[in-house]
Amino acid sequence: MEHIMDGRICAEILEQVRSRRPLVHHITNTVTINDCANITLCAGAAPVMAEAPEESAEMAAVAGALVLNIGTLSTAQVASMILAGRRANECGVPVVLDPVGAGATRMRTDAVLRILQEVQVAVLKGNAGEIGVLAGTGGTVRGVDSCGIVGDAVDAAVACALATGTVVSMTGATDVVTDGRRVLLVENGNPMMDRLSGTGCMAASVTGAFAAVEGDRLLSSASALAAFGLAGERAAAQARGPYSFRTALFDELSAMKLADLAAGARVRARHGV
Ligand SMILES: Nc1ncnc2c1ncn2[C@@H]1O[C@H](COP(=O)(O)OP(=O)(O)O)[C@@H](O)[C@H]1O
Ligand SMILES: Cc1ncsc1CCOP(=O)(O)O
Ligand SMILES: [Mg+2]
Repeated sequence: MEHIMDGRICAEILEQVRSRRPLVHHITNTVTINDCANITLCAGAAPVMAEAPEESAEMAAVAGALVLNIGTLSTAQVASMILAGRRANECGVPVVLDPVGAGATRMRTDAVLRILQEVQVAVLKGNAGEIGVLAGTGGTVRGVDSCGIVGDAVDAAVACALATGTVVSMTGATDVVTDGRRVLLVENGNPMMDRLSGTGCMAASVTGAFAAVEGDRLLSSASALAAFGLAGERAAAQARGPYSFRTALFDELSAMKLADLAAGARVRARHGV
């Protein structure tokens, strides 16, 4: 059985982000780091990028959320992520993990499994291939791109949530967000989002901003993807190509009216998992 989730929930969470302006601490990759900072600002939150092991735990302790992204990982960076993640756990700060390229190399897969073992991750946000690999149900990842999963997307996301004890936010044309029991399907977005490097990373940043202000991480994650996806839809309507799309994506999220999000969010809830 399915029903539509009221878009006003998404709008209320965005309103909270804008009024509380949470600090979103990132330890992230060097490719999209600037986009992550700016999309966090456009969502209404405050970004900080701090990965030195000498400061990462201290910064995590005062953040509203911690976003870990292994896109350009190193052994030292993963160690710093674990330091920050553990302190975040002690302080009740939600941790979002973006397992960029998990499955593409053993180092990436091992790093994600180690972080999941040492840190209580609130939201695991990955593309379909990454989540299929981490679920153990099967997925293929080439570089940082999903090449698909084995079997049903909802089944893979649910299996991953149950195996990891996280809320899984699996992106794609339809995003699947699940805590292993409840399942939300987010229909917002546009294929242009796949033509620009960094939209997955930015989705994690927005997910972090929303997790900072809403304790139900299923609702916060789906709402983040709805807002980001709606900005993508509106940006695509005015873009001439990937780079004008990029500019418009930031502008549309920044200018998004709460009433437009309430009306434009397309989130379906599935029961009976
Ligand atoms: N074909 C598509 N149609 C609509 N939205 C999409 C599409 N592909 C990706 N998106 C959106 O783009 C963002 C990044 O998703 P994705 O491309 O799966 O991540 P990644 O960059 O990590 O591979 C998400 O918000 C997702 O909803
Ligand atoms: C291209 C690339 N290589 C390492 S990280 C990165 C960015 C990936 O960004 P996204 O997964 O959000 O498209
Ligand atoms: Mg991408």
